Amino acid sequence: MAQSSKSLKELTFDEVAQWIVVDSKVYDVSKFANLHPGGAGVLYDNSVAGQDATKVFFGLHRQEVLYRPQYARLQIGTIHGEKETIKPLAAGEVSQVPYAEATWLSPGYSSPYYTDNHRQFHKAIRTFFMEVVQPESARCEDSGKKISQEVVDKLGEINFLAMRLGPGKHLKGRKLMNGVVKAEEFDYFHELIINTELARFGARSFIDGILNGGVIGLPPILNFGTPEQQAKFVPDILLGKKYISLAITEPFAGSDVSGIQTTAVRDGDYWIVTGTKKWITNGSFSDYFTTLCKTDAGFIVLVIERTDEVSTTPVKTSYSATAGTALVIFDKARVPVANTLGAVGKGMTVILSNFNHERWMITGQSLGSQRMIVEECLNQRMAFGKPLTAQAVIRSKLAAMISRVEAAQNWVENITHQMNNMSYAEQADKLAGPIALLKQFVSRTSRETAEDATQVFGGRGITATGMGKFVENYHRTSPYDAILGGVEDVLGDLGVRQAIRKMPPNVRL
Ligand code: HEM
Repeated sequence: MAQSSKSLKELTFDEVAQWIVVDSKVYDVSKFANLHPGGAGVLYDNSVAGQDATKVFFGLHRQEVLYRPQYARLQIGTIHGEKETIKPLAAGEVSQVPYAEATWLSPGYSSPYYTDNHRQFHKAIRTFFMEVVQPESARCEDSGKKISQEVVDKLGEINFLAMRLGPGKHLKGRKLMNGVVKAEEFDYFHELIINTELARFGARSFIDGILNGGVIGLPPILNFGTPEQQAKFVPDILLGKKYISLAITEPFAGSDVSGIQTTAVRDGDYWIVTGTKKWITNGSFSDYFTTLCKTDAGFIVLVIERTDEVSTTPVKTSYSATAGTALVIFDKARVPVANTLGAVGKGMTVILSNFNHERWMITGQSLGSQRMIVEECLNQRMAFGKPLTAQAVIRSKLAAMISRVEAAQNWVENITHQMNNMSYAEQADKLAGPIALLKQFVSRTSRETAEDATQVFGGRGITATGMGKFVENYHRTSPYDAILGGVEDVLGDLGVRQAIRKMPPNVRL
């Protein structure tokens, strides 16, 4: 029979091979192929085009790729009789990957520390973070922008910053996490949950950008401020209407706090402050600076408001500018004497009493990051035709990573339990040494795990997008945990010196 005159479309093999299947979902990649970051050719390969490409897809992409709107709309159907099997975690859900969660969150395990309320709180905060904060964290970590006021306002509604300051009077009358936990029941385990959950963003700079300045800059006002000072500064800062940071370190003095050179000279009802502070987290956008200065009569801490005599410039560090790390210059700043925290000459006490909480907070975040990285590494790609975990050398790295994170978890929880059972003064006396040693341990193991994870991920571990993006972020930024709040070696030494000081005189071998 003669062919009909109707002109038939002439197709190339490339055009025919334009559908692929990933986890039972059929995608038409014809219009996308030339835009595909991995190139068009791979999509037309015989093993991919018109085939089930699930295995190869998940070996090369994170699951989230399929949920991005621009790619989700490439889906044109599903395979008859088959169902999607690989699903992202629903908001608030816990991971089923072994060791991806602490034992207290893993089905069938128990813990002496956590109550039902901690579990409810965990679910609520994880849901809130995933729904409200996670998209912002990805945006800010890339762009270096300050976290938006819209999200900060939402954080204010759940009393995020107030909770990050730990249990205490400042929580009274506040509705915490939409009422999931009562102010008087909030304890350090609730706070630990917030800190470890923050780490799941996999965006280290954002974790500091999300009001960390307040976590370390506000306690001196809460613990040493007069009622007038508290009424003036605290409410707006807790709601995120004003920002504060802690200004101690200088180009001249880091962990050696007593070496600072910023001076405050009395002039009637004012202090005239001159000096430079460096590496001030959130400094770029802070309205207030809780600042350690030197006077003739010893150290003092002042709350310095941003005025024309106070300037900030960003410090370009190895993480993104979303943390707002700044150089802060006080050029004869006039600070009302009414802004002095505690007694003149007792500034070091104000600052030192703050360090335990800050260091403990860092251990929680560092611990959460380690765990997230263990999950990334256990859930790994194919290499040499087998899952990477078929290689003994990879399993040995995983064994080390798991042991480190579990050891860190147990030590952090033990210290948190002690904090729950000690007054602030007892914590300062009994826990300064142990917390210093804990921080040294957690940040050191963190960096060992970052190194191992980078080896497991290979080239992807040094690529800021795609499969290895969390490992890359972690490898680049885990040293922050070893530096901020006191460098690792100094803390190790502090822990041992504290132990030696407490050695009873009447014991001998
Ligand atoms: C619906 C289907 C697909 C979509 C939406 C998609 C999307 C993407 C995206 C967004 C990237 C950039 C890296 C990332 O963000 O992860 C990428 C990279 C890549 N894709 Fe695809 N892809 C698809 C299917 C495939 C398939 C079936 C293959 C099979 C070989 C493939 C091979 C690659 C390769 C080799 C890269 C580069 C990976 C790298 O740089 O490490 N893609 N793809």
